[in-house]
Amino acid sequence: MTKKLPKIELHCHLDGSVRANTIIDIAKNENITLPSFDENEIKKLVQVPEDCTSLNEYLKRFDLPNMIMQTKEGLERVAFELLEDAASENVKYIEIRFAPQLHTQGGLSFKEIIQSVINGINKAEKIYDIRGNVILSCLRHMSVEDADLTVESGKEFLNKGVVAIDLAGPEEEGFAVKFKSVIDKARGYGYKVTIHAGEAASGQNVIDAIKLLGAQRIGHGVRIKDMKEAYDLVKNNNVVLEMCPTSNIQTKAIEDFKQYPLLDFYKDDIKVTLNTDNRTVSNIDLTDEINLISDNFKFNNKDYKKIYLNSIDATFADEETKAWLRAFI
Ligand SMILES: O=c1[nH]cnc2c1ncn2[C@@H]1O[C@H](CO)[C@@H](O)[C@H]1O
Ligand SMILES: [Zn+2]
Repeated sequence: MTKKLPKIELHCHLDGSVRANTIIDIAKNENITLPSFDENEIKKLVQVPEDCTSLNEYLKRFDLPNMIMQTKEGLERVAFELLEDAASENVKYIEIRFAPQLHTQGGLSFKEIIQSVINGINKAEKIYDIRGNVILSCLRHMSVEDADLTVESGKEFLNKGVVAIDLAGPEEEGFAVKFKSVIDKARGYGYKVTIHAGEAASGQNVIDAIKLLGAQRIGHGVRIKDMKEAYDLVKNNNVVLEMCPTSNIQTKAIEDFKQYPLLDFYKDDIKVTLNTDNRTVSNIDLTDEINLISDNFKFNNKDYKKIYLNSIDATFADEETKAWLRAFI
């Protein structure tokens, strides 16, 4: 049932959503040495363990997929396959995010990296009934210069595949100020802004992401439940939350799933959306996430429809695509 529902995904990392057998296949083609060439072993290495205690531990799972995302062919293939996987569960629109700076080991430029991912998306759009766009992630634990190069390199692709800028990686308290000038510049160029915040650190980071960086959407944001000022700012400014339940359980952003605040936020008219974060690392798809919420909370078809409509309004897509998405529900 759930699999057939039309879906929208606004928060999905490309490097966290690579098929295990594709990691093996590309490694074989490109003579890359892996710790194992057995699919189950690779899955164990890429998927987060059940006893994961933090976001930082979760983030260690990305090294392996990134080893095979260093050529044009590899990048195009993983982007194509992500749309193929999403289309198979009736995702109609997906915003894919990745950090270009993680893909330069084979000598590719940031522009070549971005173009390759867009090529993969375009190829899938021709075959499947799905559309996609790219969000460029800058890494918070790396330099401002890297972030600047990401913004500058993506500029020529704006509204031709690239729609927004993001900050991802480990979350320190007060990270926003370091990136203010580069995100301001990106906004000036026409990038939309979504920022990971309030996941492994406090609601103050959500306030900073909105006030200092101009974020229209927040990745996760669950910690606003513990900080009234952050909560009110999100609510009163219609800032969209890209919520990712399984990922939040795994990284311990939330201690007890019974307390997962998605439904509370939703009932209080906060603009929530439902996403996977990382399909392979978290070992889930969007169907699983919808089931997780509807199995554990009072959440019916009408609520799902509302979230789908929230997601349309929150996409960084053009008006024509938004109208196309409205016809599915
Ligand atoms: O939930 C998350 N919070 C913060 N950073 C993340 C999360 N998931 C993935 N990444 C980081 O984003 C990079 C680019 O896709 C990944 O390599 C990972 O380091
Ligand atoms: Zn994320």
